[in-house]
Order: sequence, then structure tokens, then C-alpha cells
Amino acid sequence: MARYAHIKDSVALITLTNPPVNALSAAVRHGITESVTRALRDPTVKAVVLCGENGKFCGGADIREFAGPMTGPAFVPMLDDIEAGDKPVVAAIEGMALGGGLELALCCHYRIAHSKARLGLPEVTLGLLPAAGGTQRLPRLIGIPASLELITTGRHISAQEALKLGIVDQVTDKNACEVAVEFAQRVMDKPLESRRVSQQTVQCPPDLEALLENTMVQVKKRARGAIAPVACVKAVRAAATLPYKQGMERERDMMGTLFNSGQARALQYFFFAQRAVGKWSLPSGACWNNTKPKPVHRAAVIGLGTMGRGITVSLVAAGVSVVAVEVGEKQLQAGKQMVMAILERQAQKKGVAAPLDLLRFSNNLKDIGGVDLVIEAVFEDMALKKQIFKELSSVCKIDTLLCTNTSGLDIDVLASITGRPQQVVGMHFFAPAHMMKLLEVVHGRHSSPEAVATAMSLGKKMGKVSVAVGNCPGFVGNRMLMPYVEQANFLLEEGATPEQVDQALEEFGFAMGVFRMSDLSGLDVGWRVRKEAGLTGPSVAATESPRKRQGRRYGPIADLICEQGRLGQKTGCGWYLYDRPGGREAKPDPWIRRFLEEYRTKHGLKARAIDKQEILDRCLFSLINEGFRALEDGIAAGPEDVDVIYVFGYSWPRHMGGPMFYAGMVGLARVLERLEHYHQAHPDVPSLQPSTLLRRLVASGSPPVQQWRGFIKRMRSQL
Ligand SMILES: CCCCCCCC/C=C\C/C=C/C(=O)SCCNC(=O)CCNC(=O)[C@H](O)C(C)(C)COP(=O)(O)OP(=O)(O)OC[C@H]1O[C@@H](n2cnc3c(N)ncnc32)[C@H](O)[C@@H]1OP(=O)(O)O
Repeated sequence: MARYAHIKDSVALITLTNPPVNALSAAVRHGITESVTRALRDPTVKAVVLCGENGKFCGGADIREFAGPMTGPAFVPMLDDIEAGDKPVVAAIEGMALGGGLELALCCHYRIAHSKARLGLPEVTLGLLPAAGGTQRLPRLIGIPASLELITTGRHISAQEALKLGIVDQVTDKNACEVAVEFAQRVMDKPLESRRVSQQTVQCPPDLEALLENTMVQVKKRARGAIAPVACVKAVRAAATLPYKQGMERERDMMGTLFNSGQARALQYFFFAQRAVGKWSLPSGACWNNTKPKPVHRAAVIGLGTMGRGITVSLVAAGVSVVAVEVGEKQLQAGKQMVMAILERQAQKKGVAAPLDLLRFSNNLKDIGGVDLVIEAVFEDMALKKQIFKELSSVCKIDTLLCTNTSGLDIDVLASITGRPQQVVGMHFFAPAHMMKLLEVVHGRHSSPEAVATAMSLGKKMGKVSVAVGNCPGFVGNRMLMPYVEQANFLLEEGATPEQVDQALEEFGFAMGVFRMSDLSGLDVGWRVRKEAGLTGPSVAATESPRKRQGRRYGPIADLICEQGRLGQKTGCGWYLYDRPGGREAKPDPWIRRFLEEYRTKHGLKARAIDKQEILDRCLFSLINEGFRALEDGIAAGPEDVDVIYVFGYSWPRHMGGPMFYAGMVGLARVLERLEHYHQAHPDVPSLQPSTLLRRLVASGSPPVQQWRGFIKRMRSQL
């Protein structure tokens, strides 16, 4: 919808009204078309101002409408008509002008932005390109290099940057709509020819070809198989090399392909998934909109290893005052130096002073008595954590929230050590914690809704995407990782090499394959977990078969590698070889090849050729199967939660939507058939046995992922 008002001195004001972000739904486009026609026809109107209700110009096309048939006025003719009109149209940009919203502003003859407004063409993040003339008008307005950067990244920019680039004509701290009306009165009699962006010629740099080629190389490298960024480069090339009309035809053709692609569906699903996880709920019925978080002004972090340092940085950067505790003097000093260096680097980038006054270091737990919340981030050792939680419950004030950064240990055990189990939750950050966006907030059996709400809200304040999950070994992310890693290890036993497995996974779109990733995080992390779980180490009886544990197939290769002191990048070798300890460049290691051959010979295993499809099917479908189990158990509240965890925490390619969305895309029946096939071939691997939820979904005709939550609810209520 759009409101029309004829206001003082010959100016018509058209206000977009479609809360919450005035997206360009069919009704809004209809309203704009009608209002603009009315203004152009009315001889008493000499200029038009376009603005958005509630201080928001426009958040772009209505993404919800992409899933259905396109109705209402088409974007391109609507915008072309505004630009071609004989009365000046001024866009008053408050809040945001994004995607189709910015394209709407670009067809106006003038643009005034409020100083706090954000502008951008984020279509690429939705698997699309700016197809309402954005790829053809923006290059004409600001040139090729800047357009390439903005359109291929989808980055939002400030009004100040937009002014510098020449996207807007003026930035104001006042009411942008009022300023635009005054502006319109001043320009109502000026000629419009030079203000029609589509009529301008593109200023091309002399090295155009090299620029386009280099950008394409970089974009393909970053895209990990996503097709929209590549189409964006091609569309800008068309703007640089073709007349406007032909450029528009190229834009339309490429949009046609992208619009109907699985990647666009995945990315648009993911847009809403990210927002869905903020609307958490607990099995008790407590949820995001009926539970108030407690304010957290002062926090403590226990342990200044890699995780503790990153958490401390994130808290301080979010404006929370922190006492960071580390008992060993040497570790305390090393941690202190690192935390301060990161904070100073971050502040330097922003051109502000580092908030070091919020930071205190101590080697004594007694110094944290007054804090609102504690995050324990020591080694993954239950005995040590228990001891710390015991001390915490005696030194902290009665209402302090006690959180643990464990990546998979039992929250309920830790809660039971304290006299306040309702105030214990998991806050599972991902390394490096000051950079990774994901936070799993783990609710234990006794965690109060208020404790969960507080951890979720603190995560948001720290800039994290927080997902509430239930308590079980590995929670959601690491629980699903176990069968994935297990399959990768079995593939090595059967004849694959680490580089072959990694290549298949990286071609799929993961930032790193399973073995490169495990070299980066340190092979000892998983080794410790396996020891703790009694799968390896002194607790295993000497009589036990090395390739069997508790009646199931077990792959001891990773343990044997660790026993050789090969712990990954930090020791200069793991699954790969590095030029030095701490080196980053992974090279295939002949030692590993020899080791695998000897291992197979020793265990009577015959190496066979394994193709990429088998690698992907076994690694991905076993992980997905565990995702179904986590949904079935209620550990994950919905498929969106699993998908957000995997994209933000484990580099699952976003244009594949996340593991659960991907299962739907591949076809649940195919996932089930492959799992049955592999389970038959490996009956001693329980993680390949298809989950009940997967079977039931297939039996019900494989409903779309958006309907699974309701399906699971009904399934549970029938039990
Ligand atoms: C065969 C070919 C056919 C082709 C035909 C198509 C032609 C298309 C022509 C032109 C191309 C134009 C494409 C586009 O414009 S795509 C959309 C581009 N815009 C965006 O990507 C912006 C998306 N939104 C955001 O980034 C943010 O929401 C925000 C910055 C606007 C606001 O952020 P914040 O304040 O943090 O609020 P939320 O993110 O929580 O959002 C609030 C609420 O609003 C919903 N929402 C936001 N944007 C949209 C939108 N564009 N469409 C629909 N809904 C939107 C969001 O989902 C939240 O909803 P809630 O969870 O229910 O509260």
C-alpha cells in the first residue's frame, strides 16, 4: 500500500506503508503505480516526494512473495515510468533503502538520506541479482569498481559512504522527509535530463577488462559454488559494455535463471531461518516473548586459553565489563596480552579508543563475587569443570548466572554441583569466539527460562546468532559431527585418502574438508573426548578388538595418529604436513599414505576405489540422519535451528540452506534409500540406520522443511 497526500506548495507525498520494513509487496507496487500516475496527471503537482512509513524507506522486494506466483505491477516498468516522468521525484531515505528499495530510489531524480540510514543491494545474499535495473543504474551512477563491490557482496553501507560514492545527493540529521519536501520545492522547475540515471553513460576505467576478470576470479573463490555472485559480475559487465536496453535484457535473463534456482530457494529459506531461531521456545512452553532476560553489566570469564580470550574480547566489545580469571601467572599474562592486542586492533579499525577500562585480570576466583554472569571456559575436562562450578557457587552472589562453554559435556552434571541448578546454562561458543557468529545456548533439565533468555539476549548483544538447544553429548552441532567424522575415518580404512575426502567436501562447498578442519582445531580435542567417552586410552580392555567398541565398528586411525604426536597444524603435522608448527598450508603427507597402507594390511582390509558421490552420501547423510534424531529427541527445536548451527558454526555452504534444507532438496526418499543401502553394507554402524523421523516424513509424502516443526509436534503428541 502507499498513502497519497497533496501537501503544501505543489508537492505530492507518497508514503510506502507495509510494516515492518515497507517491503515492495504486490499491494505496495500497486499503490506506488497509482499514486505516481495521479501525481503526474495532476497539473497542480509540480514535484513528488517518496518516503516510507515509520522512518523506514524500504527493505526491498517482499521476500515472502518469491515463493508464490508473481502478481501485481512488474518492478521494471514501474521504476522506468517514475524515472521517465516529467516531474522531479525525490526519495527521502530514512532507516533503510535495500534491494528493490534502493532500486526504487535510484529511479528517482534525487535522493536525500538520513544520517543513520543504511543502503545496499543485498540480493546476492538471497541468491538473486538486483533485477529492477540495479545492476544497470548503479554503475552509471557510481562507476564500475564501486558497483562491482557493492553488488557482488550485498554489503550495507552508511548514508555517509553513500554520499561519498555519489549514490545520494544529501545527508541530513533532520527529518529526511521534511528536508526532501523543501528540496523538491527548490528543484521543481529544473530540467530532468541529467537526473535520469539510466540515460547516463557509464564511466569505465581504462583497465576494465582486467578489473572484471580479477573480480570474477575473486568472486568465484569466495562463492564456494554459489552462482548469484558470478551472475552479478556478468550483469555489471553488461552495464559496462552494452547500451542500457540490452544491459536490462541481460539482467532480466540472468534473474530468470537465478530466481528459479535451488540456491535462491535455499538462501531465502535461510534468511527466514536466521530470524526463526531468535524466537526460541523450551519444552516447558516458556519462550522468547514470555520471558524477560536479566541485564548483564558485569561478567567473569574463567580460563584464558583460546576460547576464554575470544569470549572476553566479545563481551568487552559488547560493552560488558569483564573480570578474566586465569590461575597460572604465565597463562594469565599471555592471555592478557592477546586480549588487549585484539581489542586494540579492533578499535583501531573502527577509529575509536579500545574499551580497556572495562577489563580486569585476576588469578583469584574470589575477585568475581559481584558479577551478574560467569562463563567458564577451561579445558574440556569434567573433573576440572566440576571443581570450578563448586567454587563458583560459593564465591558468586546468589543470583549470578553460571554458564559453561563446554562443547559437549553434560550441563546437568555441572548444575548438580551448584546449589542453584536453575541458574546454570551452556554457552557454547565456537573458535575463535570473537570472530565466529554462532552460539549454542544449552538448556539443562533445571535451567530456568530466565537463565536461557539472559544467555540468548547476551549472545545477541555480543553479535552472535544464538540458538537454544537441549542437553545431550555434543548438543546439536558436535553431536551431528560425530557420525560425519566417523564416516570420514571409515572411508580412510576402506581406501580413501584425507585429501580425496576433503576435496569432495570442499567441492560441495564446505570452507574446509573434515581432515583439514580437524588439523586446524587440533586432533587432541577429539582424542580427549574419545578418551573421556571410554573409546580409547587406558580404560579400554587390552582384549578388546581395536576396530570394535561396544559391539559397533570403531575406527582407531585418528587415535593412532595422535599417539604419534601428530596433533595438526600446531605440531606441523596431522592428517597433512605443514612447513612448520603453526603453519597453515596443508600438503599431502607421504607418511600418512604409508601409514594407511600398513594399517589396512595389518587389519586385512583391501583398499578399493571410492568415488566422490559415496564420500558425500556417507558423510553428509549420516550427519543429516543425526540431525533428524536431534529433532526427534527435541534437542533441536526445528530444522531451522540445525541449519543455522551448521552454516554459522561448521561452514556448511549457505547456498545449500543447511543440512536439513539440503535433505529436502535432495529428496527425503533418496536420503532414506541411501542410508538403508549403506546401513545394509555396514550393519555394525548404528549412525547409518535411518531415524524414525526420516522414515515417517517419507511415509507422509516428504512435506517441505517449513512444515516439519508441526509434523514433529504432532508425532510427539501421538507418542
Ligand atoms: C522469472 C523472473 C521473475 C523475477 C521477478 C522478481 C523481480 C524482482 C525485482 C527486483 C529485485 C529486488 C529484489 C529484492 O529487493 S530482494 C530483497 C532485498 N532486501 C533485503 O535483502 C533486505 C532484507 N532485510 C534485512 O536485511 C533486514 O530485515 C533489515 C535490515 C531490513 C531490518 O533488520 P532488523 O531491524 O534487524 O529486522 P529483522 O531482520 O528482524 O526484520 C524484521 C521483520 O521484517 C521481515 N523482513 C525484512 N525484510 C523483508 C523483506 N524484504 N521482505 C519480507 N519480509 C522482510 C523479517 O523477516 C522480519 O520478520 P519477522 O521475523 O516476522 O518479524
